[in-house]
Amino acid sequence: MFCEDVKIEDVMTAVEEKRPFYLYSKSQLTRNYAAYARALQGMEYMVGYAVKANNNLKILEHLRDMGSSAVLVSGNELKLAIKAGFDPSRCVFNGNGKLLDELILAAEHNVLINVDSEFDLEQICEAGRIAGKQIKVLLRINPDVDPQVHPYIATGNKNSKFGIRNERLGWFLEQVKSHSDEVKLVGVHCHLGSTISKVSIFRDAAVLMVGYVDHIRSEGFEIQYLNIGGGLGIDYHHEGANYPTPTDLVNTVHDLLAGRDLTFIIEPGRSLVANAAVLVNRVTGVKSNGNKNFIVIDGSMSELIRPSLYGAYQHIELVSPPAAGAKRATFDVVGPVCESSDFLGKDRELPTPEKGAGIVVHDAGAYCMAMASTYNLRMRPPEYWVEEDGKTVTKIRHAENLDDHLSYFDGL
Ligand SMILES: Cc1ncc(COP(=O)(O)O)c(C=O)c1O
Ligand SMILES: N[C@@H](CCCC[NH3+])C(=O)O
Repeated sequence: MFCEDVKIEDVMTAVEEKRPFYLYSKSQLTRNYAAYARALQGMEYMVGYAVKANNNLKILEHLRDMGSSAVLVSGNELKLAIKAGFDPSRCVFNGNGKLLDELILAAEHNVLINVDSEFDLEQICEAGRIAGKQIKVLLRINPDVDPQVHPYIATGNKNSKFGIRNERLGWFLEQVKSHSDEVKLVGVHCHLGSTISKVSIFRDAAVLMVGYVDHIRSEGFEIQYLNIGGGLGIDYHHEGANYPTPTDLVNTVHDLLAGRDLTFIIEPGRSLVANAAVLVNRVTGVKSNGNKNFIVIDGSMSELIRPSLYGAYQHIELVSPPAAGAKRATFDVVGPVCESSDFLGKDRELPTPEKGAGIVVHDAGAYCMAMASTYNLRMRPPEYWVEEDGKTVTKIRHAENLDDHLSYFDGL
């Protein structure tokens, strides 16, 4: 198995840490961003990369170099985006529980802020007063569209904690009008959920959202932005053809934007970074409990929690061809963590690997390292990428180690 022109087995031999690591293709990140830029060509647009998907500083800098802006959900993400060189006035701050100090920081940097609730608007006004700024805000509307995804990652239907309800819109418009020193309404936003595999779902939402734009404009507001959120899924099952692309997404809403003089904001996370990485692990051993077969690897739910958390499928493969005569069997691929939920894959048909064999979890660029923990004192893994020459492997994040943990107790 190769990452660009580099044999993954060779990277395993070369890296200093003999433990799981993430390996990215920088070229794949470039291709993913270019797919959005191509799809949006000719339109007024902003691609706001959702930093929560992967907050590696080198990846952020690369996306910024390609023209991306950033979508943020915490004060620390904003600080990191500034460090990575993003223009904060082209960034968007989202969230249902933003804190006053985070809002003041965002106001000071002229970040666009999405209003999520009544109390959120009150606090945004307070931040505007304290910072002495008129904050540009978008209303995050809950359009109640079913994204047809795992309930834990659906965000735009009626059971969701995010966004404002249609019935309250009038109240928000009045409040914005009467607080014009602190806030200026410049747009509307929605985000339906993540791993969406049908672009018709985005169209359903966009139809509602342009309706809101028209209505709010008729109330005398100058609306500049329509922000449709993120959420486009990727082909985790490696089924090939027909998985929707950024072009399919943009094409399905294009006619709704035509003639409306709007800047279109899209907030992709997963579809920019997920397929640009693998988690590389080693086989510790193979066992059977009589009922089930297990491949025990050195990676775990600490490095990659999506299968444990959502029952998510990520494709698993051996890095090198198996030894001659290796029997194929059905395995659960599990880690060493003391939890029965510690699995990377269930019921996978694989050749029986040898101890020490490399085994990768695919599509590990989004919500994998970003959600890694130090549970069982498994310190977070290092990250590498293959440069755009296709050959050079560069470390892009150091491994954590026990000293990092011990440093939290220094001087106590
Ligand atoms: C408001 C908002 N925007 C963008 C994203 C990015 O979503 P995705 O990674 O599915 O593209 C998320 C995460 O779901 C989100 O909550
Ligand atoms: N963490 C989720 C996605 C959540 C998106 C954030 N709103 C995942 O791994 O699929």
